[in-house]
Amino acid sequence: MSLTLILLRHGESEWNAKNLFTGWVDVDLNAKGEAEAQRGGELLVENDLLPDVLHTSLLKRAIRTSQIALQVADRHWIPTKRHWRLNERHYGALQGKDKAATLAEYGEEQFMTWRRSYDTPPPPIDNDDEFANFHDPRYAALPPELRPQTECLKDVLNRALPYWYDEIVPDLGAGKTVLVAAHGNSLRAIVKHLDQMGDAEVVGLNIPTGIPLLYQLNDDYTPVTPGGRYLDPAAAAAAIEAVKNQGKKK
Ligand SMILES: O=C(O)[C@@H](CO)OP(=O)(O)O
Repeated sequence: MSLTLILLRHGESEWNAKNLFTGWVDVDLNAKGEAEAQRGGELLVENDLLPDVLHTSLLKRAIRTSQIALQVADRHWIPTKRHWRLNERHYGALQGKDKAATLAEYGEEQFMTWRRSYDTPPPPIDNDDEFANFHDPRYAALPPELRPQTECLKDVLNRALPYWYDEIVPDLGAGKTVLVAAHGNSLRAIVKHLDQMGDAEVVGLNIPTGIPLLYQLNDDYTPVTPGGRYLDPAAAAAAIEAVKNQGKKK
């Protein structure tokens, strides 16, 4: 019998719509994002996928997306664990910056290196910057050296993996249907791990907002079907293109 994992990127946020680098900035969903979360919940119901346990980041766009989707599925009551290790990749000094303006200022190569390279982080953010997170009370219990000032995808994978093994794998192993509501880049890290993608291959991986991605896993936690399956493949394909081209729109 296979194990069931559902990955859900939050619906569109106010800053996704404005084309701003977001990272750890706690931006809310916009109306479109709420509708995407609603549709995500409907897709769960249509596919008879009723989560038994929820794991989310500490950011409200993921938390609210999961709440809306689970409400639709009448599973708002399931046990929930939240952790900073599922947060979006910290975007360093790019947080709050316009993607199109950044592309114009630094050029395509640098822009894409910062957005998608596996191991090159953006410049670090100053801890007193208006978009820094160092003094945020939700991270107060974290040792200062664990509070990032920037992260590349490799950093995200390294901080997400302990959570994957310590918290998510035991729930999967217990036969629970597990919903992970998180972010474009923290989910890219988890998918890279699941599908054993190479460092160069993951550069081309984009995750759309609000469309559940289903992985059936073998007993050894490898995917039955590499890449999993989006519950709305046509919408996912279109949305993946849109994510890829962010920055190019004016
Ligand atoms: O701004 C961000 O935090 C992320 C996700 O929205 O953007 P990108 O897709 O450019 O990595």
